[in-house]
Amino acid sequence: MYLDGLPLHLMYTHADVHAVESRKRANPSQFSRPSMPATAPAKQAARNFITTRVASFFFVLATMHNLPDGRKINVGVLGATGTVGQRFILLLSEHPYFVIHALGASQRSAGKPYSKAVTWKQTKAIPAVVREMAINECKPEFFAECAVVFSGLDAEVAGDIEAAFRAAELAVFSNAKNFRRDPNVPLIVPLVNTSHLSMIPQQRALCSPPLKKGFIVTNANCSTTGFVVPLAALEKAFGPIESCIITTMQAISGAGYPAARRRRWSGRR
Ligand SMILES: NC(=O)C1=CN([C@@H]2O[C@H](COP(=O)(O)OP(=O)(O)OC[C@H]3O[C@@H](n4cnc5c(N)ncnc54)[C@H](OP(=O)(O)O)[C@@H]3O)[C@@H](O)[C@H]2O)C=CC1
Ligand SMILES: N[C@@H](CC(=O)OP(=O)(O)O)C(=O)O
Repeated sequence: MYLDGLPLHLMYTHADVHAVESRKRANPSQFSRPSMPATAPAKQAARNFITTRVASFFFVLATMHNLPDGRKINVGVLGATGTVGQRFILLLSEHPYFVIHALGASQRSAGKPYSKAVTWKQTKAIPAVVREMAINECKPEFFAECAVVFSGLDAEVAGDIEAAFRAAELAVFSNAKNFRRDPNVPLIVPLVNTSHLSMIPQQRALCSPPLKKGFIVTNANCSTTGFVVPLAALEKAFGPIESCIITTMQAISGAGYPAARRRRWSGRR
């Protein structure tokens, strides 16, 4: 997939994906579509796919092949203090192609060093690269030197902010729901529909004024991603799935992380 002359690759952070791909290359017959009833190796292959976990909320853009040695891509994180933003920071800080260049959050956090503004919830420590980095307001001018911006913004504000970043010719990869139903915005499930990235030129052309570089790509809801990846693998191996019953229990209380924290503090589980 090429965009602006650069090869785009979706990178998955979980090594299992690569392990499955290696097994597939080493023994393609095990992964070919079986005649029914399925053979034992084919069933095992499907099980392998199911157990393949993907870092479901994280998809990244890399320009791997054209990078001269040592050059890295500047990226920004919007909603950097939030739960999703923290995961972006952990993953990006360890990524070979990216360097975290700018952080954005609300006015409440802007101006503070990251470590002072964030309520860090991860088991790993705050990466050194962001610890003292000052947080900006989520305005495009503070991210002008970023080639890509990853958004973990609260959905209450993500729509307007991400649109403003796109209008400022920035590439936005969003975890928020706001643009998922926009017919011109790719809604990507890793391993399943990366071909939908080809609609980006159309998205740019339809913006007013038309854009040269800016675009938005979204990912699906985390539970959707988690079950679409194995379902797509099963379809590929065995043919169309007629029906599927799925129950997700998201945000059962609706009270979010603060409620979980209160329960921990009060000793209740
Ligand atoms: N696709 C998926 O799989 C998933 C998607 N999500 C989505 O990701 C988003 C983030 O979720 P989560 O990390 O749990 O949320 P949090 O509440 O933990 O974080 C929200 C972030 O948005 C920032 N923010 C809030 N208001 C503003 C504002 N007015 N201007 C600029 N920044 C603001 C906060 O900054 P501050 O700290 O300064 O207030 C914080 O950094 C949500 O849209 C959620 O629905 C979540 C999980 C999975
Ligand atoms: N509700 C999801 C997180 C989320 O906010 O999803 P969405 O981006 O679709 O609102 C969860 O339970 O983790």
